[in-house]
Amino acid sequence: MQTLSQYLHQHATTPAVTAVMLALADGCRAIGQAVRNAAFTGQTGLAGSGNIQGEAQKKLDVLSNDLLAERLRSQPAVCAFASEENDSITLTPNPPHPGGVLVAFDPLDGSSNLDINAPVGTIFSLLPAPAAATVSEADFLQPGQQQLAAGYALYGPATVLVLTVDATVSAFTLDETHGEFILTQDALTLPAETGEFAINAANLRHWGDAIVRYVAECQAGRDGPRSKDFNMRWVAAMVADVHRILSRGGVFLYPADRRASAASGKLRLLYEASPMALLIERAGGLASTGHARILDIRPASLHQRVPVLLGARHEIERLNDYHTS
Ligand SMILES: O=P(O)(O)OC[C@H]1O[C@](O)(COP(=O)(O)O)[C@@H](O)[C@@H]1O
Ligand SMILES: [Mg+2]
Ligand SMILES: [Mg+2]
Repeated sequence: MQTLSQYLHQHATTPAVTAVMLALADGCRAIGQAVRNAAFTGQTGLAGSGNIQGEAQKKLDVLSNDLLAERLRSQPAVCAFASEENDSITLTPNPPHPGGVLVAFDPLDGSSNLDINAPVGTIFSLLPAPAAATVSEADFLQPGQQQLAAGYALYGPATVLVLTVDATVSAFTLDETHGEFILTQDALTLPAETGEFAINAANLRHWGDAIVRYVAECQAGRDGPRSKDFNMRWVAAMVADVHRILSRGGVFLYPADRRASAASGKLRLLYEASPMALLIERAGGLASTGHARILDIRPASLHQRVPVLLGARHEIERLNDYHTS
C-alpha cells in the first residue's frame, strides 16, 4: 500500500511539485467533505454572484475556490495562482524563485450536477514560475506541454485523485477512515480503439460538418461505415467523463459550434483542456481541437475557451481527418 506522499517523493521531479500536489490533495479532501455535507452546512444553491465568464456561481463553487486558495497561499513553492472563478491571478507572498510553481485550477467542475447529487470534480495544472521579480498574467499563458504536473479529483461514490508528475498517470483513492490518498492504479493506459463516445447531443443542430459526420457514423453502428455499434455516455462533468475514459476507454467531445457564444467551444484551456490533455496524452491518448494539438496551444488570455476532442488515439486521428478533409 503506497500513500500519495510516498508516491510523490518517489515520482515527482522536484520537491516543490511534491509540496504543491500535497497541498492540492489536502484542498480536494476538504472540498469532497464540503460537497458531502452541504445539506447540513447551508452550502447548497446559488451564491448570488457570477464569475467573469457570466456563469452563476454556486455556494460550493465559491467555497471550493476558497479552500484551494487558502492552501495555495500558504504553500511556499506557489508564487501565484489562477482560478476559473477569479477574474485575475492572485499573487502569494512568495516572489518567483528557482523551482517556483504557478497553479491554474477549476475548483468545482460540473457544478450543475450538485443539484442532482451527481459527480463533480476539481481540475488543476502546475506551471513553472518565471525567472522575474514578480509574476504577471502573461506568465500563465504557457502552452500546456510546459506543465510540470496536472491532475483532477473526482467526488463520486469514492473520492479519487488522478495525477501525472512524470511520464505516467496514477490514480489514488481517499481512504475515508484514515484521511489518506492511497495508490489504487498505476500507469493508466488508454486503448487506441473504443466503442464509446461522449458528447452533449442537444447541440447537434449547431455542430460543424466534421462532428455531425463522426457522431452520425457512430450512431449508425454496425449498419454504417464503422461496422460496429457504439455506446454513448454524458455525465455533464468533464472530470467524470474523462475519468470514465481513463478507466475503460472512449472519447469525449466538447466541440466549437456555429453559435457565436460557442465559437471556441465551452471548456477553458488553462483550467480544463490543458491539464486533461496532459493526462490523456500520458495515458496514450490524444487531445485536439480538431485542427491543433491542445498541448501546443499558447493561450492568448487567462479564461480562453477551446474546442476539446480527447481520448482514444485512433478516434481522435479520425476526427482530425474529418476536420481537414
Ligand atoms: O452543460 P453541458 O453543455 O452538458 O456542459 C457540461 C460541461 O460543462 C462543464 O460543466 C463546465 O465546467 P464548470 O462546471 O466548471 O463550468 C464541464 O464539466 C462539462 O463537461
Ligand atoms: Mg469545469
Ligand atoms: Mg468550475
